[in-house]
This record gives sequence, C-alpha cells and structure tokens, in this order.
Amino acid sequence: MAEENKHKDWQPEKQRMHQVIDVIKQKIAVLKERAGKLKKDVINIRTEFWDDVTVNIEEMDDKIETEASIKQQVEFLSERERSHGQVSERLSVLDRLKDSPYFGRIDFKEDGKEEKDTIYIGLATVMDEKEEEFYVYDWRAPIASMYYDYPPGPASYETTSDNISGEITLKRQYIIRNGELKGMFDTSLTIGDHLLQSVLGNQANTKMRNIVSTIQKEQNKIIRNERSKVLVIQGAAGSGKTSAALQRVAYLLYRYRETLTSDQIILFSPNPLFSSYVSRVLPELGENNMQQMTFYQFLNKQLDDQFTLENPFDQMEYYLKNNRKSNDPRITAMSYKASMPFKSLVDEFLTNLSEEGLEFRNITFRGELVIPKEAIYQFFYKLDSELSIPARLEKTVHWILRGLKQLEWMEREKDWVLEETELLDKADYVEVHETLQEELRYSEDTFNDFNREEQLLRKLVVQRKLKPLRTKIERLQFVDSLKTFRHLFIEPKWKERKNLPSNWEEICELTDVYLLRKTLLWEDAPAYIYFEKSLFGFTSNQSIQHLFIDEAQDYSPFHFELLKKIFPASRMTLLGDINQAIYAHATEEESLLSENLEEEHERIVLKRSYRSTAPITRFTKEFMDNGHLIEAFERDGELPTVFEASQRRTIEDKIIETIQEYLNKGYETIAIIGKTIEECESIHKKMKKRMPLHFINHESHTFNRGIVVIPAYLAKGIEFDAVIIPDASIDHYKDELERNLFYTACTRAMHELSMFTRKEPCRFIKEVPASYYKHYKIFHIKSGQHDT
Ligand SMILES: Nc1ncnc2c1ncn2[C@@H]1O[C@H](COP(=O)(O)OP(=O)(O)OP(=O)(O)O)[C@@H](O)[C@H]1O
Repeated sequence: MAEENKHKDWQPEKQRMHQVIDVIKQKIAVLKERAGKLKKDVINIRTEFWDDVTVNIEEMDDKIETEASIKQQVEFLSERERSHGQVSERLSVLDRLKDSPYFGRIDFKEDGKEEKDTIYIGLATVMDEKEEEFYVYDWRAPIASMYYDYPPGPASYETTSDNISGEITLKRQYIIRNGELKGMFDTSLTIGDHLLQSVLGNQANTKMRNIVSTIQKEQNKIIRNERSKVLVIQGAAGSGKTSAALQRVAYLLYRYRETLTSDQIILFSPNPLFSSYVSRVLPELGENNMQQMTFYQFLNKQLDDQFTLENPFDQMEYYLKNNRKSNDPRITAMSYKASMPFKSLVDEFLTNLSEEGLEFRNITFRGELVIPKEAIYQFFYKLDSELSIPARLEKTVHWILRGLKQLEWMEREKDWVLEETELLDKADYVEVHETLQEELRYSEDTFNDFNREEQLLRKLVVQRKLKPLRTKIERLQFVDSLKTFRHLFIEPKWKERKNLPSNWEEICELTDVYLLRKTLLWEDAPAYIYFEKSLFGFTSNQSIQHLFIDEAQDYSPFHFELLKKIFPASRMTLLGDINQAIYAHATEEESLLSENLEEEHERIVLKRSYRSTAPITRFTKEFMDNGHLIEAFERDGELPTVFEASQRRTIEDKIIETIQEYLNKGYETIAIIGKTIEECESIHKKMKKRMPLHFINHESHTFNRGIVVIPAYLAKGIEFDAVIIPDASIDHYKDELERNLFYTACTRAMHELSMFTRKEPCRFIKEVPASYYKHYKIFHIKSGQHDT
C-alpha cells in the first residue's frame, strides 16, 4: 500500500503491534526454557523410575509401602507430563500470535466513566510483561463480544454478574500476516464485508479454518448462547453452521474452563471424512478437540457384538436404487420406522411387556438345565407389576444368582470337580495355601488341614467355572431381547393395528428376515436400541455436558428421543438445513429442525450463505421451495454452466477440458460429485486413465488437494473450489430427496459450478431462470460449441 494511502494511525499502530510481538517473543523464550526443563524432568523420572521406588513384596506391610511408593512416583510423573502438555499448548498458541497477535480493536467508553478503554482482540489473551495490563483480549472474553455484535455507537455486554453498557467510539480491523501489518480499516459495520470478502475469496482447503476474525453477529448468538438447554439452528447451505458449532465449542471450553473439558463434549458428524475435515479448527484456537463420531459409530457401540449393523450409506444406496418402485416395503419402512408413531407403537409394546410376553433363555451349566426359562418367566411376572421392567429384572438377577449359589454348593461335591483340581496350576495351589494359612491364624485346629485344602480347591474350581455364567446373568443375557422384539413383527396383535403403513405386512416379513439373520437394518437400529435399553434400563451418560449434532436434518425425533435418554444431562446444539435432508426418513415435519419439535428449544435461523459466490447461490436457491429465505453473500464469480451433449464420450471430453480450465485458474480442490457410489465408480474407472483422480467412499477418512470423485451424501459438510456434476440429466435427479441431494452437491462449490447432461437437464435446473446460468449444447467437441 502506498504511504499516502495509509491510515492516519498506521505508524502508531505498527509500532504497537511490534511492541506486542516483542512481548510475545519474550514469553515464548521463557516458556521454551520451562518446556525444556519439564521435558528433562519427565525423561529423568522415566529413566530413574525404579531407582526412586522402594520395592519389597515379601510382607504385607512392605507390599502396601511399595504400592504407595509406586503411586507417588506415577503421580509425580503425570503431574510433570501434564505441565509439559500445558506449556506446549500455550507455546503453540503464542507461536500463532507472534505472526498475527490480533485482528480487531474497539474503543469503548463505559457509561459513567471518563476514560475510554482500548480493547485489542485476538486468538488468545496476551498480558504485558508485568502481567497487569491486557495487550490482547481473547476473542471469547465477555467484553470482546461487542466487537461482533455492534457497529460504533451504543453497545453493551454481559459479564457473569452484570450488564455493562456504554459506547463504542471506534471499531478497527487489522490484517496482520507473518508479523507484518498488511492492512487496517475502520468500519461502521459489525464486521466489515471487506475483510469477509477477502477471506471467502480464498481457495478451499482440505481442512476447515477458524472464522474468529470475521464471526457475524447472528453466528455470535449461536456461539455465545448459554441459556438454552436445546438450541436449534436452521441454516442455509454454507451459512456457517459447522463453523459456528466449532467456535461455540471453543467458547464453552473457555467460558467454563474450570468445569468443562473437551472430552465432555461430543460432536456427531455426518461421515468420517468430515471428522478429519474439521479436526484442525479447535487446536488452531488452542483447544483440544471434542469427541467426534458418526451416528453409525455411536449406535454400533450401543449394540453388542451379536449384530451386524447396516451402514446408513448402504441404506441410502438402496433408497436411490429403489425409490422409483411404488410401495417398496423397505422404502416405506425407512420413513415409518424413524417416526414418532412408530416410537409410540414400540412404547405400547413395552408397556404390554410389563404384563406378559418377555422371552427368557434357559440357564444351563455344563450342558445341564439349571433354571428353565418358564421358571424365570413365572418369577418375573409374579413380581410387583408397579415396578419397572429394569427394576424387576434386577430382582430376577438376584434371584438367579441365589440359585447359582446353591448350585455351586451342590457342584462342589461332584467328581468332575476333583478331576479339574488336578488341572489347576501352581499359582492356584499357592493361593489356596495362603488362604488356608490365613484361616489357621485364627484357628488352632490343624487336624483337618487336608480336607480343608480340598474343599478350598473344589470351591475355586466351581467358582471359576461358574464365573462366565454369572457374568452373563449380571449382563441380563438370560433375557432374549431379540426374540421378544420380533413379536412386534410377528404377532397379529401388533401387526393388525390401525394407522400402520398399507404394506406393513410385507415390512414385518422383511424385518423379521433381517432380525433372524442378526442384521440390523439402519432403519431398525434406533428402535431396537431404544427397545432394548428400555428393557434393561438406560445407563445414562452423565459425564457428557454438550452434544452437538451437525446435519441434524438427517435425524428423526425418534433418534432424538434416544439421544435424550442416553445423555440426560447434556445440553444439545442441533444444526442443520432442511434443504439438505437426504435420508428417506427426514421430511420437514419429522425433522429435528421442525418448528413443531416438541422439546422446548430456542431457534436461530441463518439465512446468509457465505460459501459460494453470489451467482452460484442465486442459482441453487431458485430450485428450493424456501429458497427465497436464502440470502447470497455478495461475492462475484462466473455463472454456473450446463453442458448438454448426447454422446458419453463428448461429455467425458468436456469434463476433462473443464477440469483443466479449473486447474489453469489455480483451483486446487475440484470435486466430481455423483449421485450414487456406482455412478462415481464408473466415472472413476473411465476417467482415471486420463487424469489423476481420487475416489472417495464411506471408508475414506481424509482427502487431499486435487480432483476427487465423491457421492453427494459423502460430500456433506465439505467444500471445494469447483464442483462438477457429471450427470444432471432429467432422469437422474427426479424426486424430492434427489432435489435435496442435487442441492447439497451444487452447494459444495465455492467458486465454480458446472453440470453435464446427456439428455435434457433435470427439472431442478429448468426451474431456474435461464439468465442465472449458461447453457451450452455441444454437437462435436472438436467443431465447437453452440450457446443456446
Ligand atoms: N463468519 C465467517 N467468516 C468467514 N468465513 C465464514 C464465516 N461463516 C462461514 N464462513 C465460511 O463459509 C463456508 C461454509 O461454512 P460452514 O461449512 O460452517 O457452513 P455450513 O452452514 O455448515 O454449510 P453446509 O450446511 O453447506 O455444510 C466455510 O468456508 C466457512 O469458513
């Protein structure tokens, strides 16, 4: 920037910035020394661990002393390791601050005070050398919230105990890179479009970036919300839902740093690729990543190993292949089984099990029947019916275990036991011998030593043999929950209810076939887990304090009920976009984002879409019902293009040519987004000979720069510089869920979007005014193009 064009405060600001950077550098030097020392300590403790421990295990007292000595040493080591970890984390934050210590400033005059405060805002707090004055405020500090919420003029912020009001007299933004002041502007907006324009104009990245320097006012509301137990965010594609969620995690970890840790927060992500895509944001902000998992991983963990759980993406593929068939039982089941009416049916079924119908298993030991299932049934149903099923099962466990105790006494006398004592190893004999010695300390009677030893050996053998059975009983494996659940789909009493789908009979048959195979279809998993946990009792997870569900439109209220039961203490942040609902069960009424969600909640709507250029957003919003609610962020770019050609080979050539153009423009992440995995496989197979392509399936955990081929449902949540839709023909994207899938695919594009069709373009493209895109019909690629 020429000197004469620079801001009037350029010099003093530059000077101050260097002063702050110098302080940061000094702090880095001090911390590096500390880190070095701590590292040395850790290495020393590890190498000399056993020198400092007094090991003596001859006598009981010595044993206890040895244990205490080891414990002390371990504690000392972990304390040093922890300190080293903390210092390293702080060092990496300071390292980032050294390159860019702050990005904003507000001058604030509090009501009733003479002086104004100058507040510089950055990634983390920096104090002066004496640790008295703030050089930089952490962006999450209460006072910093005004930077995001207000233009110059009256403003206020909340502390934990107070509401402070006053006036912002100046609001300034800085671009500081590698320790150099590159730009500086005073702004009258909340966060000036100027800076946002430049951030959004950058290339897409294979890892998501933090947005703290340009958080928008409506996003800040989400980030700092502390009131709501359930916070629902409906946001257009690219409106910053995921970004806001991640900055919210960072905010909560800062705000509640005394009581909240990152492992008490879970984020449900749409696919494994997404998990790695967002993995850098929190470390960049100096925080540890929260727990992250897909809903599939979560449900799989809730099931024992007896089941094979279908992957949701396989369900999706089934849907996409069969959705044109009328009355396909699986397709109907996908929506019905995720619905609240189905939950009510399961609840009714559970209530009935309170009276009758639970299936039990025989209890056998060494091939012999010990307690027949009928006896368990009788015992269970004679218990007070006011008690819940889990409470009655607990009593049944005690009853069975008492029976096993009697069995143990009887078995001890049997011949097989004596035979097995001979197979015991030396350590067992030593153990029995020690018990005997212990008994003798309190008894003078040594006459029956031999008998007593045999008794102890027999006891040991029988107890050991019974242990696995006991464990199974304690784990309620004597209840046949699968067989019980099947009644719901077999017994006329349940099958012939009112208000069931018309093809319920077929659905029941199909469900039972899979249950018998111990395969849980994706649509059956939530209901089965809910059912089983209702029987056995929800072992609720009290430690999780915040649950974030990204792409919440893909969860049904039934899923939500399950999550609430499993995480009763947790606050929930549900983020999604109803326009991107791509699962058969996710309709507007049955979505977690629905305004009719019964749960008391606060709702925030994000309308502005930041990811794509304005021409792309204008194009995509045209074919969505509620598209008029989406606002494009004004960023210039090329119009989307549609290329139509009748020959496959021509289309392939044109795709290659387009990709080449994109590469020449400097785009680094380019995605060919298909509808199904089959379509993607076929494109990959044909085109990989002509250019390097990476194929992404549901097992992919990362993606690199370059050209990827990916189905739309796996591209959720991710973005690319340029997107190619290889087949946008009339017969390829048709029904309403395919509309959402098409929308999801198109909205992955930041800068360029091109679509290819072999026939007429799909009806969604045709719903867009012709002036919003360029339509080319290609007759011969070599002889040129015809603009229609
Ligand atoms: N305040 C902001 N400042 C800078 N960039 C932003 C801001 N908000 C969003 N973005 C950018 O917009 C893009 C989309 O953001 P994000 O992925 O969080 O949106 P989303 O609503 O989760 O999208 P989708 O639902 O389509 O997956 C990202 O590149 C993100 O960095």
